[in-house]
Amino acid sequence: MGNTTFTLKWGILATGGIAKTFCKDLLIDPSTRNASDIRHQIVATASSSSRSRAQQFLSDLKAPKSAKAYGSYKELVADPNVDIIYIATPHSHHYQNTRLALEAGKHVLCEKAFTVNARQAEILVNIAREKKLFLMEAVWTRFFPLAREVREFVKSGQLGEIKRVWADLSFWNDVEKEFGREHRMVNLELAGGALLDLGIYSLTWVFQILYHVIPEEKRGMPTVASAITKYKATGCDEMTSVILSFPPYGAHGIATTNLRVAHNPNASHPSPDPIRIQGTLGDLTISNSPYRPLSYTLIPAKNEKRGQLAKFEYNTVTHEIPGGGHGMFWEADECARCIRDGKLESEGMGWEESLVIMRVMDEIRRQGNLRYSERLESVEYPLGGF
Ligand SMILES: NC(=O)C1=CN([C@@H]2O[C@H](COP(=O)(O)OP(=O)(O)OC[C@H]3O[C@@H](n4cnc5c(N)ncnc54)[C@H](OP(=O)(O)O)[C@@H]3O)[C@@H](O)[C@H]2O)C=CC1
Ligand SMILES: O=C1OC[C@@H](O)[C@H](O)[C@H]1O
Repeated sequence: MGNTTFTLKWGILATGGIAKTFCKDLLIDPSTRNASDIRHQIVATASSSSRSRAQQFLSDLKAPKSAKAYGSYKELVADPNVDIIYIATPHSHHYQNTRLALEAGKHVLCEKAFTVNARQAEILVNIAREKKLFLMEAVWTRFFPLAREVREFVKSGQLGEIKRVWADLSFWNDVEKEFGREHRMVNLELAGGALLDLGIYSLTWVFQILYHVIPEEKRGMPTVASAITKYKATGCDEMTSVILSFPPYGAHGIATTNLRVAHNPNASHPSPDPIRIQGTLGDLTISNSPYRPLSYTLIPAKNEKRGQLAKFEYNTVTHEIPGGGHGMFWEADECARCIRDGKLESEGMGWEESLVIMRVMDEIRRQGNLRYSERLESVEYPLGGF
């Protein structure tokens, strides 16, 4: 490989809020985060609304003039200059849109939640495997240096045996006023609801600690006990709470999400850290926010009778996000390195783990009697209207 820089050429599928944030990060010079081995280029964007919307999106971003604008997703995935497609549509569309891109021979980074249900995710993974294409669920938080550091600390055993992980991602919303019935956060036809949109982050923290760092031969699907409260106007979940019990030691993960109360209700006053990892030798807590974590605190266990239990000091570690970015470039860098190295999946967010999390979400929805329409739950492809 030598000193060459690998350039990954991106096609952006959809022009909404997160597509814009992600593209801004793609345009930040990787040297600001000490990365010289990879580069990103936005070579095309598509909007299902119109070509002019895609063109406006590129102009607003000050993307290179050479970037193409398309008025349909089909045209985008057919562009031979595109290496990887970033899927930035609502959850309802992920299966159809990702499949469209894979069938066209493109690598894919698909926004969370991966799909509506596990069956859809399994099919996408099988296609990627057969066609030898890279595919990843865009759980960007996992690629923060802070998240890697936390996983390493847990793996080192310094917290002892992890017994429990608490993780909350909840926002105070005036749900009726802000979201009504149509907003993607609550719209059942867009597979809206707290679980798929926010709860995935709570599950991400629980899984990173109680699944990801456990040796493969010892880890497995947790048992699931959960409760869902629905939003009356649409029937989506507005409050979901889950207790998971993980093999091999029965550690508990408590994952919660809510659209009406917040993990930090008042930004001017401190709230308890929303992520708490509890080991037999101490705790590691992660401060706001659960999806864009900037600092963590180590709390060594101490007991009057038994003295200091841990070998580490009380300490708060803070990480800045370099280059004025949002922090989404780290997952993009991961895609570039995997594709450069011929990997079909990332170690940080592998297929099997995405599938287990989707199965857990299926079970939570089953227990809470939350089903999307047959059309959204379907694995039929292609379906019109996507
Ligand atoms: N990683 C993160 O931090 C975040 C991730 N997300 C995830 O990103 C995805 C998109 O969220 P977000 O960008 O906030 O959503 P937006 O509503 O802002 O954008 C979604 C885009 O999808 C396209 N689209 C295609 N069909 C439809 C349809 N029927 N209804 C609505 N939009 C449609 C539209 O683009 P066009 O007209 O150009 O085709 C639209 O602009 C979700 O999966 C969400 O969970 C969201 C926020 C933060
Ligand atoms: O992924 C996300 O993270 C930030 C939230 O505000 C947003 O609703 C969600 O989609």
